[in-house]
Amino acid sequence: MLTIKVPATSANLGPGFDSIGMAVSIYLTVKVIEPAAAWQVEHDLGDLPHDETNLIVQTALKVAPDLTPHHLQVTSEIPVAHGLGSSSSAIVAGIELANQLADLQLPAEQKVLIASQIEGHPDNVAPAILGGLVIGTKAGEKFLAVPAPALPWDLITYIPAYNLATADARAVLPATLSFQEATHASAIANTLAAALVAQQYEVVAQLLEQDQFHEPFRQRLVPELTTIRRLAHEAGAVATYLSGAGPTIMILSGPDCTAKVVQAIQGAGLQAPIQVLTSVATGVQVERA
Ligand SMILES: Nc1ncnc2c1ncn2[C@@H]1O[C@H](COP(=O)(O)OP(=O)(O)O)[C@@H](O)[C@H]1O
Ligand SMILES: N[C@@H](CCOP(=O)(O)O)C(=O)O
Repeated sequence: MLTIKVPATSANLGPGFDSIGMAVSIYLTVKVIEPAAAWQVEHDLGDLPHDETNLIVQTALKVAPDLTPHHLQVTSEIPVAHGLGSSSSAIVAGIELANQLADLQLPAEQKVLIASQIEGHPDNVAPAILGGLVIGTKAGEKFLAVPAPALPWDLITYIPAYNLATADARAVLPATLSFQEATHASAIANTLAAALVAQQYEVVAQLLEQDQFHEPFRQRLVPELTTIRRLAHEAGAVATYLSGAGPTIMILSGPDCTAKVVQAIQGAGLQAPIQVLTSVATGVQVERA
């Protein structure tokens, strides 16, 4: 049986809006059961479609329109519409499904380009395909990606109960920034990227909370962000950022502080689930048993 496994991703890392993301240790898994008369997508993921309108199948048919329908069994640890790249994991799984069923032998770069074109931004799909922490951008008809070393911290993941569709969180962003705002925001992002590659984690820690592109505008959609950022700092965490388009909040912490940070958040009455994740070096995986 063919099994496809795709990691969740945490994108932006603050100033790295639409260009920095990392694969994290929860997964979407697609088991390809057998050929069928029509696409059947078995899952317990709420009101997502169970037929050819499911995003996984939609993506596969975009890549290989003549695929024979199959019965798929989908399980996922990734909360939908929560800022952990669930839509990207579905897109990447769909590309891999087409790649395997139609024997396309797509190179990773091609998968990233296709996925970026579908998702509209590469910061989730690139690490979901390549694994690790990726800094990248579309340049003409190419996708340029630079891998950076994995962050040396625990990923304390605070997952609010409410959904926040990425489209809704993008709708509150300004259409333009002034030249001064844009150059300042870019300088912060550029320096963050350089510090990530150079493993200058003192600089990383200072810049992760200095985003000017999206968090100032999204703050009102995720009211816990400011409070959790303060509590985390008081408990000794390194930095806090809005994971993807939210509402998940990612707190980076040295292992020696993690328990204290979790206690500080829960002790303040913030009762949403918290998972301590790690970054993962491997992206999409295929298993044939
Ligand atoms: N595991 C999945 N299988 C199929 N479609 C999915 C899956 N996860 C997300 N989607 C699609 O993506 C949409 C949510 O995407 P988005 O708003 O970008 O949130 P996020 O990427 O943070 O989960 C869902 O409404 C659904 O259409
Ligand atoms: N750069 C995007 C990232 C969206 O990530 P998701 O996990 O919320 O889909 C944005 O901030 O809109």
